[in-house]
Order: sequence, then structure tokens, then C-alpha cells
Amino acid sequence: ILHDPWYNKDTAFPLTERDRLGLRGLLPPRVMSFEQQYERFINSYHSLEHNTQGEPDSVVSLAKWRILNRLHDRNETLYYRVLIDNIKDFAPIIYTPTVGLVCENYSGLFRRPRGMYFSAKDKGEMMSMIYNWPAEKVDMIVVTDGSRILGLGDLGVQGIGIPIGKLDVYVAAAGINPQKVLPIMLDVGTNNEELLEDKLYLGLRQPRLEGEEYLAVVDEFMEAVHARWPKAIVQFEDFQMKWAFETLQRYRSRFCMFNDDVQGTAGVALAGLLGAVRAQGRPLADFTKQKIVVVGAGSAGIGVLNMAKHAMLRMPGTHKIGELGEGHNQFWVLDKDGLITKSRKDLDPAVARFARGYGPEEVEDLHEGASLVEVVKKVKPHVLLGLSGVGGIFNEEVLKAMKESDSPCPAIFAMSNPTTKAECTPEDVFKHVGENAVFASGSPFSNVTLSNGRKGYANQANNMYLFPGIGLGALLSGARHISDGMLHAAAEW
Ligand SMILES: NC(=O)c1ccc[n+]([C@@H]2O[C@H](COP(=O)([O-])OP(=O)(O)OC[C@H]3O[C@@H](n4cnc5c(N)ncnc54)[C@H](O)[C@@H]3O)[C@@H](O)[C@H]2O)c1
Ligand SMILES: O=C(O)C[C@H](O)C(=O)O
Ligand SMILES: [Mg+2]
Repeated sequence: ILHDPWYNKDTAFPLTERDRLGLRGLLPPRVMSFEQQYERFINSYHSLEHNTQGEPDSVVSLAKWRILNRLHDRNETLYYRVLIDNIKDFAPIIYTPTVGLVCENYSGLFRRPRGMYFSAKDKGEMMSMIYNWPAEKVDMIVVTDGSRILGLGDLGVQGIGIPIGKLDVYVAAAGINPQKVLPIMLDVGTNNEELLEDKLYLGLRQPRLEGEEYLAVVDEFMEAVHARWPKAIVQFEDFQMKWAFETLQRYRSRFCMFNDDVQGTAGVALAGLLGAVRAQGRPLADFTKQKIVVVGAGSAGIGVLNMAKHAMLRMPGTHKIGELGEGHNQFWVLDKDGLITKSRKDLDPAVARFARGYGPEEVEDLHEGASLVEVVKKVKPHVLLGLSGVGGIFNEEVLKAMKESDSPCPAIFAMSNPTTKAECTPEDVFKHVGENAVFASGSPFSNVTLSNGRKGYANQANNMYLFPGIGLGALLSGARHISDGMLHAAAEW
């Protein structure tokens, strides 16, 4: 019991329990209260902050993560109490940005396992392996294959930090029972050369499985989960784009699952886009007239585009039903090759409906592959939204061009994670776009003091504001599937 973080109370076991559980003599005699333990932890956290002053940010954050992780491994009751009470301070440690650093260094930081690991070598065994998990019941699973961890790329087995962090947020924000959550890593290999050569690397040292071989592993895993816990909700997280979409289509009508990067992000972004209309003092129905530039046409960018387009098409009030047809395109989408138009070679079918046609109705005179700054200068968008994974791509020139936006309060959403991958900082936005700009980022930044002494808000646009509600709602309602309508409702309400 003393070694089981689910049940351990450390020095808080009262004498009666020590007797009953055969713990007498295994602990120092003084019985501490939960409140004393709590205070002791917070004090040691503060002294760590004090003692690491002046050290590089990464050293301080990792030290903070270590002390929290040790508590997690020792005493979950105390850990979650501390986390819930201090979520604003601790979210950046257990979640983005520090969790990114933890994943990058996971093999070296590893002390105790958490969650389950299914690897390509476990083919044929998963149905029995799933019974190795000690809890009778599991409600929430977050699974990754480590192929696109935040904006950090393929981190293989080290990506397990992401499901762990997401499930901590489920417990802290949605009150999910921590004994009923399960972080899972599907290790199908890695294409990260550095990891393959790293002697400490803890995952399979082989290239990623592809095609049918890959899908066979994920299929077997999903069947195993469903066999043991038919009602568990499975959140897919940080899968590279092709598998994010493929697995979503493959499983969404068979299992209670969703893809957080595609759907959760879309819900949060839509909430932000609607907020940006309100910030302009315009009625929500004017959403259909917003000009939106999206930088990044990956799993997250396309998820946002689809949901925002759908919201425009069904926005009541401005038009007769059906008036805004499929051709109503308020989006300009760029990827690593610049603006996407219909003349793009090998145009991805998922982006085709957002590609600019540059027919007579489109007057900005842009060309295939146009650069971001050209697009912003010509379109004068209301919103500039980044899901590119490229830090600093909203540079001074781009932000100065946003000053000419047709919106009185241009919105800039730098949604890529972790902090180093944010497309810009709030300081840059308020300096170059103007103090009336609306800013949000995927990873947290501090608010900025503006010239008139007012606060420039560094809002956060991260799917963590949405997925806990989706999971909790699905769980409480006993939903068999997670529909787009649920995500729309989450975004709009
Ligand atoms: N804030 C959130 O809640 C949230 C949610 C999901 C993803 N993200 C972040 O979004 C980023 C992208 O995630 P994803 O799953 O879509 O990745 P992805 O790899 O599927 O897509 C990345 C896209 O960015 C494009 N891109 C790359 N370089 C570019 C450049 N120089 N200019 C313009 N476009 C460029 C690529 O062509 C691709 O279309 C990651 O950093 C991730 O952390 C944030
Ligand atoms: O993990 C996050 O912080 C958000 C998002 O799911 C991402 O992949 O960046
Ligand atoms: Mg993610």
C-alpha cells in the first residue's frame, strides 16, 4: 500500500489504519494531517523556485516537473489536490510547454512506467495484455503513436508524456476518477534518426510501420480496449496527419473516440473565431463575412477549416437557407509551399474545398504559392491563425501588414506548441499590429503592459479548454459515438 500511489497516504495514515493494514513500524511515528502534507509540498515547491532563480528556463521547468512527477508516483490523492488548487501555475509544467521538453528527454528522465505500452512486437498479444492493467474499470484513454508530438515531430515512444499530461488535465478540469484513466503509447517504431541512434532510447529501434501493417496494430489495439472496456472513450492524440484522418474515419462510427488535434482544436479555434467577431462589436451572424487566413494545412489546420466552414454555412440570420453554398470561401490557406490555390499540383482532397480559385469573384490578384506577407497585405484579413508548427513565422513584416486589417481589432492566433513553435509572441502583436489587437496562443504567455498602462491579454487557445468537457459529457451521457454536433455545441456554448 505504501508503494501504491492510488492508496498511499504516506505519513497521513492514522494509527488505526496503520494497525489494520499492517503498516505499524513502517512509517515514522508522527501522524501528519493531509493539510500538513499539502503545506510541506507547496513549501518545497516554493523553495525549489527560490533556489533555481537565475537558472535557464528549461532547467527550472524540468526541476518543477520532476518534483510534481515524484509526488504523482507516490501519492495521487495529494498530487491531484495540489494540481487542482494550483492548475494555473502547474498546467505549464504537466502540460504544454514543459511536457514537450519532458518528451524530448523522456528516455533519460524515465524512472517508473505510467500507463501502457503496446508495440509492434506485441501483435497477436494485445487482447490478453490489456488485462494486465490493474484497474477494473477504465473510462478515459488517451493514446498516441508519438509521430507528431506538439510541433516537435516524431518522438517515438517518448511521446507517452502527452497522454499522461492530457489525462492529468482530465482529472483536474473534468473531475474524472484518476483510477479510471489510462495513458497509452502505441510504439510502431520511429523515423527519428537521432532517437534510433540514442543508446538510452526506450522504444523499438526500427522504422515506423506503414500501410496495412500499421493499421493492423491500431485495429488490434482498439479491439482489445473495446473487448475489456466497451464504454471507454478513446482520445487519439498527436498522430501525424495521414493517420489522424485515416484512424478517425476508420473508428469514429465503431467506437466512442475522437481525434483531439483535428476535432478538439477545431472546437477551441471556432470558439475563438466567434469571440473575435464579438470583440469587433458585430453580431455573430457576421461571422460569415470574416476573412480568415490559416497558416498550416495539417491535421489541426484542416480540422479548424472544416468546422469553421460548417459553422458559417449554418449560421442563422444573415441569409436564406442554402444561400451560402459550398463556393462561399472566406478562407486563405497556406502551407509550407505558400498559398494553396486550385492550380496546386497534387492538391490534397482535404484542402481542395478551401483552395482559392482566383476566378472573377476573387479580386485580390494572388497567385499559387503566394507568401504569407503578400496574402496578408492583399486580403487584409480579420483573423490570422497559425497551426504551422513554425516558431516566429508571424514576423514583424507580417504583423505590420495585419495593422491594415479590415477589422478594428485584428485577431492573431498563434496556436502552435510548445512556446518555441508559437508563430509570434503577444509583445510583438501589441507592438506591431496595435494595442487593439486580440491575441491568443496555444502555449501560455504572460499578459503585456500596454502604453496606457492597460493590460494586453495573452489569451490561451488550446484544446485543453475543450477536450475535458467532451470526454466528461460523453461519459455522463453514455454516448456511443462522438459527433461533430457535440464539438460544435462545445465551441458555441
Ligand atoms: N493550440 C492547440 O490547441 C493545438 C492543437 C493541435 C495542434 N497544435 C499545434 O499545431 C501545429 C501543427 O499541428 P498539425 O497536427 O496540424 O501538424 P501537421 O504536421 O499535420 O501540419 C503542419 C502544417 O504546417 C505547414 N507548414 C509547415 N511549414 C510551414 C511554413 N513555413 N509556412 C506555412 N505552413 C507551413 C505544413 O505544410 C502542414 O500543412 C503543432 O505545432 C501543434 O502543436 C495546437
Ligand atoms: O497538447 C497541446 O498542448 C495541444 C495540442 O494537442 C497539440 O498537439 O499541440
Ligand atoms: Mg495534440
